[in-house]
Amino acid sequence: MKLLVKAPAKINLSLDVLRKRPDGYHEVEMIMTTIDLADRIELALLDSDVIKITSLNRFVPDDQRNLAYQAANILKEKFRVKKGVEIKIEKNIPVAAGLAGGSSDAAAVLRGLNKLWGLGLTLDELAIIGAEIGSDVSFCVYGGTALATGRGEIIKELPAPPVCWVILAKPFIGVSTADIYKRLDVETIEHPNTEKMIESISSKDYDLMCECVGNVLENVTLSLYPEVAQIKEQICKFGADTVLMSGSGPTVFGLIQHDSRMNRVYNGLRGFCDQVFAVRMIGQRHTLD
Ligand SMILES: C[C@](O)(CO)[C@H](O)COP(=O)(O)OP(=O)(O)OC[C@H]1O[C@@H](n2ccc(N)nc2=O)[C@H](O)[C@@H]1O
Ligand SMILES: Nc1ncnc2c1ncn2[C@@H]1O[C@H](COP(=O)(O)OP(=O)(O)OP(=O)(O)O)[C@@H](O)[C@H]1O
Repeated sequence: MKLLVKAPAKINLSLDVLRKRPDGYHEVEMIMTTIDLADRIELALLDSDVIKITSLNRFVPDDQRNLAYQAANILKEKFRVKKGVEIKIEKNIPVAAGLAGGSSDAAAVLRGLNKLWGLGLTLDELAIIGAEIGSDVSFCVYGGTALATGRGEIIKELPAPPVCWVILAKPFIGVSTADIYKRLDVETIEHPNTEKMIESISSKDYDLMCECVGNVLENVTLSLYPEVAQIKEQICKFGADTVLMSGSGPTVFGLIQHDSRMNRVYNGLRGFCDQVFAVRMIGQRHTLD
């Protein structure tokens, strides 16, 4: 038996850090939303009791380091599943990009195996299990748009943001999330206005949403990688309404409302950066069908 599951990427429309916690993580306040750039995960039941990962992308680990493997393993151990599974990952989301590609693959495996192995868990139960794999996994279990607090695992659903284009550009570098958080000086942060961002989303006020975007990790990554600042500048120059780095980077996204301007920014960036995507935000949460 086989099942195909989509694993969409996320962007952080806003990312604030409130304090460093005694456990080494940071207390965050983030507005996250899924976009229609997605990995495709094929799950196939195996007779033998193993978890097998395959992917054509050479940057994706094919063993227990893969978050999709960890998702299958955690369900197997918790619910004493004796069957095996082959997980084929068609990687469309750039790796180590600040787009939660690995976390979304893990979340897709949780949703898919819940169905394939007949576990009968709710999205809330899968999100709690997801938090054991990584801070972004709980959000990716639900998808849609949400306020994420705690270390990122406490999720409150928000309405879909106003409709617009999201242009993503990823420079040819990978960034370590742990390294960026470690270098952040929490005392000198200029905090984004999360409340106002929520208000802009709820009232579908596109201009206000553009004003409210902010990411406190951006300056840390920009100071380490000048190419990220250059791409930000280019996206602004080509005419995006607002530009921000996603997560710990290095991917930068621009928001654009009008189709003609989207084409101009997209074509301009293509000549400048090898990984460029023009996508929409996905308003809806995932459902368990
Ligand atoms: C940057 C974001 O992607 C924004 O959505 C997330 O905050 C990071 O989520 P993630 O990659 O799933 O993070 P994890 O795999 O849980 O943690 C990786 C490392 O990032 C740091 N980390 C992560 C989340 C958090 N709230 N505080 C942290 O300090 C920790 O050093 C941790 O060891
Ligand atoms: N399924 C997976 N897909 C991609 N990378 C994975 C996967 N599983 C584990 N990894 C490892 O995780 C690292 C980070 O990759 P990922 O694409 O998830 O980063 P990211 O988008 O920056 O994540 P986040 O935004 O949650 O911080 C990679 O370098 C890779 O070694």
